[in-house]
Amino acid sequence: GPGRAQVAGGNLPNELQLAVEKHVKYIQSLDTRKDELEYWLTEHLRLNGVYWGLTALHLLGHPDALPRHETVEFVLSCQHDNGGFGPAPGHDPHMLYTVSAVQILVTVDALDELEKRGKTGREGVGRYIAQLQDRDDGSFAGDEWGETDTRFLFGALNALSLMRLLSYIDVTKAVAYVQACANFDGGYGVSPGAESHAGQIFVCVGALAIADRLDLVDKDRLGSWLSERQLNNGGLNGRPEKLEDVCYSWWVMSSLAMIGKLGWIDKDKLSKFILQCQDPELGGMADRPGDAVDVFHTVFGIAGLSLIGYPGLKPVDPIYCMPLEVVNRAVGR
Ligand SMILES: CN(C(=O)[C@H](Cc1cnc[nH]1)NC(=O)OCc1ccccc1)[C@@H](Cc1ccccc1)C(=O)N[C@@H](Cc1ccc(O)cc1)C(=O)NO
Ligand SMILES: [Zn+2]
Repeated sequence: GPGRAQVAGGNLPNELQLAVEKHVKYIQSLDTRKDELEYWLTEHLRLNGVYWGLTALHLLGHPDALPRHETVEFVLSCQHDNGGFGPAPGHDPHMLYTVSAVQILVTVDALDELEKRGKTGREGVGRYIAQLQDRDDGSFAGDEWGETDTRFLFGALNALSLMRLLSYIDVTKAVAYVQACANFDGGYGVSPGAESHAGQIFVCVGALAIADRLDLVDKDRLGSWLSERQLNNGGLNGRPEKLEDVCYSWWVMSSLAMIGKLGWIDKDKLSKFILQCQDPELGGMADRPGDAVDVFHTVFGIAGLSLIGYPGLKPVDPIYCMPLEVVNRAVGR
């Protein structure tokens, strides 16, 4: 009936609708909060924050809500001569921010502006990423200090495949490293022998998906471990005995989507949980109902709703956490 949202398989009272316009205004307001201490405390994440905000706006159907020129200028201001990107001007280059930079530039279709503006172009960025791979075990470091993590391996495959430069690295060795992180419960940990964690599962399954090696995943065993993340309140946690958290909606559901088991969780209960995490007055989403909102949980809540098929949201790619139409164009699907 009128004022009731139609979610996959059920009706919702309209206080549980996605407050699209509020979320758009919340994200647009983020870069104007330079008077708030939090703005400066999160400077070390700034380029990630632009990727999170931009992706959320695209999924909400407002791709032009951030000024394109200023967005591209900021990304370019974070690049070093070696092709890598830091989180903000003056910060050291690192894999994580280089991946966010590529995701942003591909989303706004500005990858070729690097070269045009005398910056290090697509191939140079690819070489920066490729030189972070350990050619012996296939793992990736985050920067020259050498800390390795499957987050960096996934990030490398993510950004290189978006630039069609996967040939710059040893994909076979990277797949072997992911396999070494597989556990008997079907999940993956941060390194060989580490316990399964939904975030690590997302990056390991995502890396296998990009390498077209999902045949290596024990889909039934992993599918049941992931479906057991859903709690009575409908939310998902990242490990057994942990609290529900809206960002785990994404890490768990995108992994289930990649192995074709999205039907193994209750979508209606999850969508109600995600909608309870939004601030209907100010916009934005928190990790769980009642907590302070942030742009990180806003994008992963919206991306989770998109995977569920919440009406009015643009389709999201479960591997890249980017608009599906952007990924299809970039990787040439
Ligand atoms: C650094 N970080 C995290 O550690 C968050 C913290 C958190 C949020 N809710 C509960 N904890 N944890 C997190 O992202 O865990 C998911 C994850 C862990 C390992 C691998 C992949 C995903 C968050 C930022 C944050 C800090 C503090 C509070 C909210 C957000 C973060 O940047 N996560 C990264 C995780 C990541 C990194 C690299 C990748 O290739 C993919 C994902 C991210 O989403 N980048 O786009
Ligand atoms: Zn969270």
